[in-house]
Amino acid sequence: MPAPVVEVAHVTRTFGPVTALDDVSLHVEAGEAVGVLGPNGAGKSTLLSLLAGLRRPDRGTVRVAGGDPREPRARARLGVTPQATGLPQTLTVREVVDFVAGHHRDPVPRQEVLERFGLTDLARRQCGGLSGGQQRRVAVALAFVGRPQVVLLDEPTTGLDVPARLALWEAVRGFVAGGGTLLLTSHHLEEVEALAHRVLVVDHGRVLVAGTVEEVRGRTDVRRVRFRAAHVPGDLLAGTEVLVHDGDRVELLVPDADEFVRDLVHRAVAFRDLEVAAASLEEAFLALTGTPGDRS
Ligand SMILES: Nc1ncnc2c1ncn2[C@@H]1O[C@H](COP(=O)(O)OP(=O)(O)OP(=O)(O)O)[C@@H](O)[C@H]1O
Repeated sequence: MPAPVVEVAHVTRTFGPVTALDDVSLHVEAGEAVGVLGPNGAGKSTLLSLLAGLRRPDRGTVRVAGGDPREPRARARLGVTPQATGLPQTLTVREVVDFVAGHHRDPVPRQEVLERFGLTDLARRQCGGLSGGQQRRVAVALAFVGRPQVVLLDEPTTGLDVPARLALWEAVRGFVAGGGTLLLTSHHLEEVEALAHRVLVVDHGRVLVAGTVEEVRGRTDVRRVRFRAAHVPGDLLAGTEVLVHDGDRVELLVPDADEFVRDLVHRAVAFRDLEVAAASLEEAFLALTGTPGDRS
């Protein structure tokens, strides 16, 4: 079996009293795309910064493309787009692409990069004059200039409109289809579904769920049920996540809304104003973790 291109083994990283990563392990093979999902502060960016060689783990080991990502040989095989990107404001898009290309032995030709990421029309514009979404597209494109073996994208499509997001997904898919290895973080399961084969759900620095996209989709497939009822038998609430139970107002996350509503009817609960809706991913995290998704 080929050696994994990304190897994270029992990694722990703390920042003072905060344990950002707690005994995390992950192997990614060539041509594989893995999405890291989790609420704010879960540890996603910390994981990517260790893989990018920007930080060192307190415990455990990190290897990328056969080496320590803090060493230049492994770093040369890496393309990275961090969450916050500061492009040189006075350089044009083509100048920035050329600047990055100048650091690599065999870069992708400028025109090809610009076309692949839909940046041809922006080539002569100064980065400082681009919209936030346009700057984001440039920043993501730069990760691919050096023909990397591994690309790390931290929330790549934050702030992009739908067409820009779809175009970027297409370009990233092309990289993976060509044998590239991708690790991306996201808050959106649909983005991970669009790009990744496997998913890691992290929270409080720990891996809660790891599996294929379908497996994780199954575990996060909860429904939000809202109704009014003067009394609900306590055992009906077991196995649900109670969001609101205030007077006659009840709001729950349930794994199977059909079954839950059938139970309400069977037990002759006098409910009214029933609403069933798909839960957001943050709510699905809540059902998985028992803690609010967004703690930022
Ligand atoms: N340089 C730092 N100094 C102190 N604490 C840090 C530092 N970097 C990260 N942390 C803390 O580590 C935890 C994990 O942060 P991290 O940025 O990895 O989360 P995240 O999952 O990427 O969140 P988000 O979705 O908001 O980007 C958080 O509690 C954060 O406050």
